[in-house]
Amino acid sequence: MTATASPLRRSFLPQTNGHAHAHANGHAYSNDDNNDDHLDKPWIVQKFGGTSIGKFIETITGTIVQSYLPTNRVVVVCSARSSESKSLGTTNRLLRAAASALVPGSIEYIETVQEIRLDHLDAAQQHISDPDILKRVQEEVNQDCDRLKAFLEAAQIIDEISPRSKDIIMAVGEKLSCRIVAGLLEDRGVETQFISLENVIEAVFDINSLDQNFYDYLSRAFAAAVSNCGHRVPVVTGFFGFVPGGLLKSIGRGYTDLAAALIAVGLDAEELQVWKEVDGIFTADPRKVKDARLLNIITPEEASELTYYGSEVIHPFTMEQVIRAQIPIRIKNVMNPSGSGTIIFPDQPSGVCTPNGRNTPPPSSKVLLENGYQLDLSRRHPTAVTIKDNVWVLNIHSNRKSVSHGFFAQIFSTLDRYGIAVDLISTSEVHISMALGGNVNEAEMEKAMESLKSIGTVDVMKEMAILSLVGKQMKNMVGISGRMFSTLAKANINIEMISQGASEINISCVILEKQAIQAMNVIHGELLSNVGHFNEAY
Ligand SMILES: Nc1ncnc2c1ncn2[C@@H]1O[C@H](COP(=O)(O)OP(=O)(O)O)[C@@H](O)[C@H]1O
Ligand SMILES: N[C@@H](CC(=O)OP(=O)(O)O)C(=O)O
Repeated sequence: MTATASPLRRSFLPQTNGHAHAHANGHAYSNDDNNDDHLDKPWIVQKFGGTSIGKFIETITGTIVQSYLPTNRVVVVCSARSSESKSLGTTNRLLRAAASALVPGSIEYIETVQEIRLDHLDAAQQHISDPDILKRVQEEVNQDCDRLKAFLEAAQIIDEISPRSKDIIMAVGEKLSCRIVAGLLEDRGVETQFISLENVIEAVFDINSLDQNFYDYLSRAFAAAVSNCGHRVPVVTGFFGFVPGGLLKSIGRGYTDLAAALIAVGLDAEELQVWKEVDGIFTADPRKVKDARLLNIITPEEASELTYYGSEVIHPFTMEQVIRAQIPIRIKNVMNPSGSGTIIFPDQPSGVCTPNGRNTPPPSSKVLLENGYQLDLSRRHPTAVTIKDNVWVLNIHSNRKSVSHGFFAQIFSTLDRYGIAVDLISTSEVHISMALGGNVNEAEMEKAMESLKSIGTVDVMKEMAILSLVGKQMKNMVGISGRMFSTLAKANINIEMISQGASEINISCVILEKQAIQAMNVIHGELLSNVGHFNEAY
């Protein structure tokens, strides 16, 4: 790509309102063959989630993608379409269809495929006006759905769906979504190229070695698939495969963020944009704290902690990949394209080169400030507060028949055997409390508890939440935990467990889930709503 002379990549500069409305007059930008300069422009990778594609496809194809074409080569990465919510979206429907195909005699999956087909045909009909483009998209949708139906019928006959087969089924969601998005862009005068990453992984990897080499291989393979599009805008499936063990098991839902990140790394893009239905990352979940403020810049470490502890704005594996390559991630809102969003940018060099060998130093805080991004490193304050619901606390008290090191070893090997992940931990020599986050598998948990009873007394508390205060500037900040816990005490919020120290930028505690929103609000009110006032006290 063309390197920029300035310490800031170009699109890192705040965008003006005019940017997103550059084509508000309805004239599409033409990326035609004569426009050779287009190939020298830096890449921007834009990822669109399923609900954004379901609800805001007009804005995405009519405004957002086109507004960047005068200055950038754009890659569009799509998740499967969700016309209402993710739970009712195409990926969930596909997973239901796969399950129903395994029920002997069931025809539910045939109805599900038909629903998916009609949903996409309706979207095409509604938004594409050119009859030839519409016809082509309709044919593509019908073909993909016919193949899916035949595949599920075959699976029902052989009564088996392997991880590989599940991937083939799930991949249809992203393919259909890309067909529609590419069709709409073509309809608006933008030439596109549909790219499926479904079969892009040719090398053989072992499920136990999905390490950085694997990700580096993926970013090279994705970039190779994308970079041959010439002047056309690649519209790429967020689904990629074949990942050993299956994408769902190895990466999990929300995999499109990671696909987009790896494409950005492979292309050495100027920026990765993750388009959502929220303005960016806030000081707290804006649906739960009305005074939450939009953060215009945040470090990757903070973004990772927030993502892991409940504010799942992007897939957890995404950050590490782009940050290693020093590529900024910008979170932007499809409902407010001219907003500047939140930029996730490292405040110190990673020391790691990109697969292409570059290691651009990040901008200094002075340069950031000059460009309107207030990552003021001289002030000490927390950055955001987050809650993770649906947490269980597991307490084990040793029966003293084993010494301490054996006690811990047995506990962790048991949890590992049943695939139970631990979020927070607090220990003494004979007692251990663990917060188990997210979606605890009850059946596996029962088995693990049975097994743990041989080493001590075990009890479990459900309906708990982890409350975390996150901030890079909190490091060595005397009194901050005291202030956090006294604020909770004043609000009569009982603290079940405390954890500080594992990560210097996160202080977490476990509280009752029913008090979580109240707790987040009091902490926000006291420690985050007025940062200036807070700093005076320190
Ligand atoms: N600190 C935070 N900043 C922004 N959003 C947050 C935060 N914590 C939780 N959220 C929630 O994360 C969601 C992410 O945006 P959205 O695009 O709506 O989600 P999804 O990707 O699940 O469709 C928002 O609905 C928002 O309420
Ligand atoms: N469609 C996939 C992949 C994805 O990334 O979705 P989204 O970007 O809409 O969260 C899923 O539902 O998990």
